[in-house]
Amino acid sequence: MDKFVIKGGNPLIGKVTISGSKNSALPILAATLLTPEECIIHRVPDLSDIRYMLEILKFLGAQVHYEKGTVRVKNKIINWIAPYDLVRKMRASICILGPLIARCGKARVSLPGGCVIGDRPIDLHISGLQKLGANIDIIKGDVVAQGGQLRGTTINLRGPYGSTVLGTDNVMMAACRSEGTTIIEGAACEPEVEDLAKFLVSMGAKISGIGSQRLIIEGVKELHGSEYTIITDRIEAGTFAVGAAMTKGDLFLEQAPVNHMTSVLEKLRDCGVTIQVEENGLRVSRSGPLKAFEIVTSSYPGFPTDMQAQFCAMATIACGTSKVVENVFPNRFMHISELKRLGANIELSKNEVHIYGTERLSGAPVMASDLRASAALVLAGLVADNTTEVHRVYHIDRGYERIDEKLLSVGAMIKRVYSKT
Ligand SMILES: CC(=O)N[C@H]1[C@@H](OP(=O)(O)OP(=O)(O)OC[C@H]2O[C@@H](n3ccc(=O)[nH]c3=O)[C@H](O)[C@@H]2O)O[C@H](CO)[C@@H](O)[C@@H]1O
Ligand SMILES: C=C(OP(=O)(O)O)C(=O)O
Repeated sequence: MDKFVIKGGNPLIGKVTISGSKNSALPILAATLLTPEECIIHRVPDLSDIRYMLEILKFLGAQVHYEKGTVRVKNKIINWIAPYDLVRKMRASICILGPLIARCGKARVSLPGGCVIGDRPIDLHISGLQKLGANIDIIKGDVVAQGGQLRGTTINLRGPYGSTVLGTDNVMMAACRSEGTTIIEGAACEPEVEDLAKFLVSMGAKISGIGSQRLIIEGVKELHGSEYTIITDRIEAGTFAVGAAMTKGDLFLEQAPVNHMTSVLEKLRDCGVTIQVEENGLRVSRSGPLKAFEIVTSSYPGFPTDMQAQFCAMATIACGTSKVVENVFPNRFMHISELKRLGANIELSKNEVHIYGTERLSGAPVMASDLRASAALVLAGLVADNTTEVHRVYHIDRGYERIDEKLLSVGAMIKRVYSKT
C-alpha cells in the first residue's frame, strides 16, 4: 500500500486548480443509466471512486470512454445486478439503485456495507423508493427491487440527523421516470444534489424547487443523452484553504466554488485567516495568529461533516481551545487518535471533541482510516516537526485528485512511496 512521506515546515504558496466534485460526479454517472443515449460528462476528477463507478457501469453493460476528465458513456443495460465485490469499495454505488429500478423495473444491488465513519443506513432510500411503488427486500445482503410501474407521490426524506444526500439523489432519479408528480419533502439541499438535478433537467427531466427542501418532479416517459460539466469540489477547495491557513501560506484556489463554501470560509475568517474572493477563485493566506474556534456539523448550508477532520487538524495548532461537535456522523473521529500520535492534545467524548492548541506537532508514522481523516493527517504532517509518514493513502486517492502532486507544486515537501505489491 502506498504511503506519503511528508517533511513539515514549508508554507503552501502559489496556485492550485481545484478539480471537479467527486460527490457530484458519482451520482451524475449513475444517472446516465436512465437513458440508452450517449452522455458526455466533463470535469470528472480522476479518482479511484470514479474508476469504481465506471467499472460498475461497464459491468451493467455500458460502453465507457474516460479521457482527460471527460467521460463518454452509453448505457445499454444488459445486467441489473451489482454484486458485493463491485459495490463494497464505495458507498456511493448505492445510487445506481434508483436509476436501475426506473429504467429496468428491477435491480439487485449489494448493500454497500459498513463504514469506518460510523453507521450509514439506507432506510430512507428504501422507504422512498417503496413509496414510488418498488417492492424491495433485503436478500442475502443485497437490496432486491422489483419496480413495475412507478407512480409519483409525496415522500418525506427527513431522518434523525436531517435529510439524506444520496437518498434524495436515488428517489429524485427514480421519480424522473415515474408516472405523475412526485413531491420530495425534506430533500437535501447540498450543491451536489442541485448539480444532479440540473443534469437530470438537461436530460429532459421536469424538476422544480431545485436547491430547496421541496422538490417537485413531473415524471417523463424517457430521458435523453446530454452533455454536462460537473461543479468544482468544495471539499477539496476547503482542504487546501485549511492547508494555507495552517502553514501560514498564501494560496490561490483556482475555480474554488466560493458560493458553496460560505460556512467554511466564515469560520476561517473568524480564525484570523485572510480570504479574498477574486475572479475565478479564492485567495487564502495567513500572517497573524490562528485563533481557536467552535464548529457544529450539519447539513448544507451548515458546516459540512466532510470538512470536520481537516478543521480538527487545524485546531491542534490554534491558540486556545477549540470545540468540534459532529452531528451528521457522530462517530466520525478516527483521525483523533492519529492526531494524538503527532502530539495533539485532544479530549473526545461522545460526538464532541475539545482540542487544546499546542505550539508544535512532531512527526510520526500515522495510519489513514478514511478519506477526510487522511486529509487531516496530511495537513498535520505539513506543519509537524521532522517527518510524518501517512500510511494507507488509498483512502485519500478516493477523493483527492493527485493531492501529492498538487501539494508539491505549492511548496510542500511530500513524496509518495509506492508499495511493492
Ligand atoms: C458520495 C457522497 O455524496 N457522500 C456524501 C453523502 O453521503 P450520504 O448520502 O451517504 O450521507 P447522508 O446524507 O445519507 O447521511 C446523512 C445522515 O442521514 C442518516 N441517514 C442517511 C440515509 C438513510 O437512509 N437514513 C439515515 O438515517 C445518516 O446516518 C447520516 O446521519 O453525504 C454525506 C453528508 O453530507 C457526506 O459526508 C458524504 O461525503
Ligand atoms: C464520506 C465521504 O464519501 P463517501 O460518502 O463516498 O464515503 C466523503 O466524501 O467525505
